[in-house]
Amino acid sequence: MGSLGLALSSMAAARPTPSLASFPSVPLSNNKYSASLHSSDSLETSRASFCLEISCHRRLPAELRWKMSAATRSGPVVAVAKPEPLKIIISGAPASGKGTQCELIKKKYGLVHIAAGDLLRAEIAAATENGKRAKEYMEKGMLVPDEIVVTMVKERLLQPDAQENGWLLDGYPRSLSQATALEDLGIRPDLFILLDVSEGILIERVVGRRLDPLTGKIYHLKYSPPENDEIAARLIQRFDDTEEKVPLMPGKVAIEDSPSEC
Ligand SMILES: Nc1ncnc2c1ncn2[C@@H]1O[C@H](COP(=O)(O)OP(=O)(O)O)[C@@H](O)[C@H]1O
Repeated sequence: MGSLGLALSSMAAARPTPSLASFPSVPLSNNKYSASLHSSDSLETSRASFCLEISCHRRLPAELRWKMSAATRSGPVVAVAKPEPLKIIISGAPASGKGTQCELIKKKYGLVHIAAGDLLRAEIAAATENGKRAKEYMEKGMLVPDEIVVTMVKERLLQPDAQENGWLLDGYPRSLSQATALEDLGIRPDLFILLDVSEGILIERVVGRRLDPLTGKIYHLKYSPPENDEIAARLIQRFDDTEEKVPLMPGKVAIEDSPSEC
C-alpha cells in the first residue's frame, strides 16, 4: 500500500561552462551542487519512503581546476564556479502528490514554481485575448492549443527570477509537440521527475480528497482528516475529483499521446 514510485530520469544538458571571470569567490566546499528530498519532509499524502538525491558536480575549466589543485598544495585560493540554477520538470497524474512535492522542492531549493495551469488562469483573470481563447478549451477539459501555451511558458521561464533562481515547471509538457517545442527553444531541464503512482492509490486519493472552501486547504478523509467537526461540515469535493478522472494507465497524463484532450 502506498507505494509511490519516483521515476527520475536525468536529462542533463551539456551546458556551456561559465567563463573564469564570472566565477565569484565562495568557499571551496561549494564546488558542487548537492541537494536531497526526503520523505521525512513530506505530508501524509505521500506515505511511501523515497529519497531523491540530486548531485550535480559541475565541470570546471582546466584553468580553474589547476587553481584548485594549487590551493590544496599551497593554501586557500578560493575561486569556484557558482552552480547554475537548477531546472526541473515535474509530471504526474492528478492526485499523484505533485502539489505536495512541488511545495517541498520549491521550499528546499528556492526554485521558482511555474505551473502551466496557473499561467493560463492568470491570463483568464487578466482578460487577455489568449486568456479568452484558453478559457474555451479549459472549460471543456481540453488542452489549450500550443500556440498559446508554448509562448506563455517560454516567456515565463525566461524571466529574471526564474533565470536567477532556477525553476520547477509543472503541468508542461503535456504533449510530444510541447516537449519538442521546448527542446527547439534550447530549454532543457536538469531533471525530469515523474510521480508514477498506481491507479488504485490514485483512485483512493481522488475520491477521498476534500477542499475547505474557506481556507483552500486540501484534506483527505482517511489520510489527512479535518481537525474538527466544524471544518468537516463545510468540506466539499471538487467536481472533477472522481474515479473517472484517474487515468487508466499510470503515466498517461505525464505526456499525452493526443494533444487535443487533457
Ligand atoms: N501544458 C498545457 N497545455 C495545454 N493546456 C494546459 C496545459 N496545462 C494546463 N492546461 C489547461 O489548464 C487546465 C488546468 O490545468 P491544471 O491547473 O494543471 O489542472 P489539472 O491538473 O487538474 O489538469 C487543463 O485542464 C488544461 O485545459
